[in-house]
Amino acid sequence: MKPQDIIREKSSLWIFGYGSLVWKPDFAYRRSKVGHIKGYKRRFWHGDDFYRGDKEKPGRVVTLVEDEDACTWGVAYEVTGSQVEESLRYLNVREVEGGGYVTAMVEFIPREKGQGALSALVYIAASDNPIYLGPAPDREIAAQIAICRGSTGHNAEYLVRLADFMRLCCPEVQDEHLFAIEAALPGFMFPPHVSEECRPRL
Ligand SMILES: N[C@@H](CCC(=O)N[C@@H](CS)C(=O)NCC(=O)O)C(=O)O
Repeated sequence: MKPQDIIREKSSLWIFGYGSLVWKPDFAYRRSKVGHIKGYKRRFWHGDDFYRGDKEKPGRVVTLVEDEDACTWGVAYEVTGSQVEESLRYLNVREVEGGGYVTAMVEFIPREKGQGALSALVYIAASDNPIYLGPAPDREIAAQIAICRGSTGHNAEYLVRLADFMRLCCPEVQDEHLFAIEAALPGFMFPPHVSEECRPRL
């Protein structure tokens, strides 16, 4: 049975977001907590030929890759009552049908002291996914993001909003992969003669 089948009848569910879900959940929830999950690293290794790219130029979005020494920070959202069914229905369209992600259950550790671990549903794009792109040098990933746009906007916005979330909500966390790609982005988006202050805020 898939996790969402097991949990449909639950009155309360936690959903962990680590990509666009941290800044654009777009479903109703009761409360949210910043925290992390262990055993996974976040990587821009998944393709996106709809939201942040197209069939000719697929964008790059994040997924989780198993790594026992790693952890990934994000936001867990608690949905209760009718929100459970509504959020699962919405995320099934956005994440599974639209994005090629599949569901799994993980242990979420809230940052607040004294808060116990919580079981949470997460959406992960596995390497056998048809639009999985896999590893690439940070500069190559930045170059690809710089030229991609899809139905919900530029791929660069997806990257910068995730980096902004980490700076604002997890300032103590050093996500080298994320910040290295963000640092390389301007070199591919703005010609050298475009001064810093003239560059649009995505
Ligand atoms: N499952 C991850 C990634 C979610 C994600 O970025 N999904 C894409 C679908 S490929 C999305 O919803 N994009 C909407 C957008 O970029 O505006 C999360 O928990 O945040």
